[in-house]
Amino acid sequence: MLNTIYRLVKPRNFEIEFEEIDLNDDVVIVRPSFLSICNADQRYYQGKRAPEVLKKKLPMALIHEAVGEVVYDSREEFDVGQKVVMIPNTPFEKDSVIAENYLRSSKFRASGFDGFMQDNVAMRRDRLIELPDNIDLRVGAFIEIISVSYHTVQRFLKFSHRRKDSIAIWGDGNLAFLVSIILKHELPDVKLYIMGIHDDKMAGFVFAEDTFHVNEIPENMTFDHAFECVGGQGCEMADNQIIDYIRPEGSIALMGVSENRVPLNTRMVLEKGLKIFGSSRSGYEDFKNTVEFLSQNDKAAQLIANLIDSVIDVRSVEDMNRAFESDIKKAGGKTIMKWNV
Ligand SMILES: NC(=O)C1=CN([C@@H]2O[C@H](COP(=O)(O)OP(=O)(O)OC[C@H]3O[C@@H](n4cnc5c(N)ncnc54)[C@H](OP(=O)(O)O)[C@@H]3O)[C@@H](O)[C@H]2O)C=CC1
Ligand SMILES: O=C(CO)[C@H](O)[C@H](O)COP(=O)(O)O
Ligand SMILES: [Zn+2]
Repeated sequence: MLNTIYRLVKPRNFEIEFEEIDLNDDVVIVRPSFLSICNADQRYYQGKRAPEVLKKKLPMALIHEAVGEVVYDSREEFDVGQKVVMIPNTPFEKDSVIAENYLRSSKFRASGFDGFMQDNVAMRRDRLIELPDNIDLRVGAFIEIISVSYHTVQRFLKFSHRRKDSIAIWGDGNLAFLVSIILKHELPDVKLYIMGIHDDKMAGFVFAEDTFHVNEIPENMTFDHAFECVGGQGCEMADNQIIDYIRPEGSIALMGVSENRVPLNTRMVLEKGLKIFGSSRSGYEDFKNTVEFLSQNDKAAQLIANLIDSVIDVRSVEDMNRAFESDIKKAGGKTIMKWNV
């Protein structure tokens, strides 16, 4: 079967390429329906990664957040027409201790190999999860970032000490919002404090105890644990503010991606006995639990749907560029591509 792939060949330039899919392989073919743009895609699209990284990774199809419909299964285990979410992390070994998304041998779509900007995607059957009918496919499109938030909260629950009266979240964007919703679900009595820079975005965190502009955090502010959901240039300020304000022995989840090394006040990390842990991507179990969470928690799913900024009809390469350019200009939220190519 001849497949069409839309690869980024250089910043802001997609090119159409054709590749054969062997239908005799053990493969499930999925036709993407809704795709969602992540900041990681934008770093490739805008050429914000280091030149040597771009040279190594491009040409590559972008997008690691997507849902679709099964069009063919060599073993006929999935029904044709079945709606599925596609898992971008692809492990090649099992480890009884290390999660699949941290194994150095795993590959990740739209980072290590082609992402979902294709007419059809040849998927390994263990990288698909069936979607119940009650999940809005526009929200389904960004299950990946929800599952990353879910994964981090589970790691936090495992690593952190038992006093969890208050948690601060740095960042007022998509990731911060999703982490907050899952934290509130897991710890209904927790007081959540949002530390951001956009008042209009922070107003959307209706379940938070309070929100603060990062330049106006009260001196006596303190909390048990914290999550950093900022990334980029803001990381340094955010991480060091967290270290300043957090109570001793608290846990800090680092989630934002920075292109540069971030200098940290390690003296205070030592003095306070802090536990800093990184969290990146997610695996099969996180996706499965996230699908169940969305399907069983209507209110949370509705709040999450508020993150949808726009749904752009994509029928051509020009539309793909239009979607990425519109995503750059958005005030906040997620840009979804309705895949009609
Ligand atoms: N660990 C993982 O697996 C994942 C990591 N990420 C990463 O997480 C980061 C956040 O992603 P996402 O939420 O989608 O991005 P957003 O752009 O939606 O959110 C980040 C928000 O933080 C604001 N901000 C900037 N500086 C600060 C600061 N010093 N303190 C508090 N808030 C600040 C930004 O404002 P402004 O836009 O004005 O700068 C923006 O509103 C990115 O680096 C992304 O790549 C995303 C998905 C998964
Ligand atoms: O978005 C993400 C996961 O959802 C991560 O930011 C992404 O995996 C980082 O990948 P890369 O190294 O290619 O920037
Ligand atoms: Zn992502």
